[in-house]
Amino acid sequence: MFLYLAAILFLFYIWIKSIFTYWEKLGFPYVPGKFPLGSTTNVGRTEHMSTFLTREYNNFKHKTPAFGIYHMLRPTLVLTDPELIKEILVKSFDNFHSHGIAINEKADPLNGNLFFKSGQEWKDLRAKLSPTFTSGRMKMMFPLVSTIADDMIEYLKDIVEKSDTHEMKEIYSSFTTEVIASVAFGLDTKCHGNPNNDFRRMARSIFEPTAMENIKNLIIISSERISKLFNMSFNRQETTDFFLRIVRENLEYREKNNVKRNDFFQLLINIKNSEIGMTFNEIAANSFVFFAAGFETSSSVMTFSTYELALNQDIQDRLRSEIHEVLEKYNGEVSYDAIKEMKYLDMVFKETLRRYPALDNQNRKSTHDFKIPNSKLIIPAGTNIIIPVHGLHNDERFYENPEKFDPERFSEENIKKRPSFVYIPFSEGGRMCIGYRFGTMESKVGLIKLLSVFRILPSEKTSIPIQFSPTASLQTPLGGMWLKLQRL
Ligand code: HEM
Repeated sequence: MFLYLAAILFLFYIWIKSIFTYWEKLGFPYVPGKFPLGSTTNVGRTEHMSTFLTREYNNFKHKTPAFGIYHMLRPTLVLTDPELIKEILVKSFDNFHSHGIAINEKADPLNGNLFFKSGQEWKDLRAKLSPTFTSGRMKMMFPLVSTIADDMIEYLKDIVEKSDTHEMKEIYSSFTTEVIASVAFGLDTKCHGNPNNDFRRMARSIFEPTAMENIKNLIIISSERISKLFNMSFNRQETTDFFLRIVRENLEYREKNNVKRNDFFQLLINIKNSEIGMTFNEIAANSFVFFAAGFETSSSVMTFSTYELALNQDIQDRLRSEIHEVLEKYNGEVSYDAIKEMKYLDMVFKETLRRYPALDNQNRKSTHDFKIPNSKLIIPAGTNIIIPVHGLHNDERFYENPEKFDPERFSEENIKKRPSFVYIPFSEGGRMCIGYRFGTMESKVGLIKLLSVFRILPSEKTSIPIQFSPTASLQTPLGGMWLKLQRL
């Protein structure tokens, strides 16, 4: 018995040793790691993943185009060189097209979505869905978004009467949840002042995992084998059941009553009824991914932009003047074309995504071995890769005084002065965000309507500088975003 135990322990030791010597053997500089949390010991406990990655990116960026970390038990390569990032996102896209997330559609049909798929299945799905996101389609959906933004303003007018300071992240998340629930599921949800609304609860279950769920998610990311063996999925069963039910009911309702609407859901039904075809599970999985990928990213831009506008009143004044000037030309009406004319708004939007990229890191996985140009380093097939976008966007090599919020960085002239691939908030190449037009449109509509009615100010509860919640999936201000609103 003792011998068996000793043999098991010995094999376990050999296995662990082989994992944590991986980068040394390949000759990459690396952040050492230990069982069981690897190099990411404090991630999800005392620091957010982006804090860890940005610190290590800064430690390594002058020394190497890429360095290794141990993301729990998974050796992962982190890139520091924009030329290599370009190579991986665009030039050698075929080799690096996968996000490298093990998906298990049996455990959860919602996993069969565009973000998780890879290979030919991803290519086919992307081709089916791309026509859904053209500027023509955005224009078509604009009135839905605009009406929901008006509802947010009416709600704010009401609550500002009682108190001028509010946790704005919940308000923006309610707005973007209502928008996505409307366009991706055709549902009219009332989230403002109703944080326990089903959609808000489901949204939180995706982006605010419990400590145990964080561990489960790290295991899914770290080990394809373990996650398949135990049939693990990111979503709670309740979340999966909710979305499958909503899609089924909605599909039946529209088909039975011949109801048509200008939204993403209708476009998916049109694909289903065309020669191209789309299964029920595909409709459900992709409505779900539009929801999951769409609401928190857009509300993040609104959260961080209004934080910076509160701290930088001169920028807020200039932006408000531009909004007034352009809207005067359009008889006061916020329209798709009016927004296109707001150049300063675009600069503020871009600077927000530089300073606080909604997806602070992007993931890829290699299919074949790849030699890093001008070096002896080889990325083996099957390597998981992270592009540390927050580190890259806040790198003083490309952005002088990176902590300063300065929309001028995005004047046409200043953009031209920077190297390419140092600004990638929506990624680049074949896997670039399919919903970037929609995310941009809804965040801008929300901001325009807000700034037309309120001045935004910091409050006693605003935490300066921002600290990120260690447990949230995306960069989220710890304790929320408390700002003061003053009627103009
Ligand atoms: C400001 C808002 C948004 C930001 C900053 C953003 C950012 C991103 C980024 C960086 C990626 C690429 C991730 C990677 O390759 O690792 C991505 C992918 C994706 N985004 Fe967005 N996104 C936003 C809004 C939206 C919206 C509104 C939708 C849908 C309605 C959406 C749907 C998707 C989907 C489906 C993918 C996966 C595409 C694929 O793998 O082919 N996003 N997004």
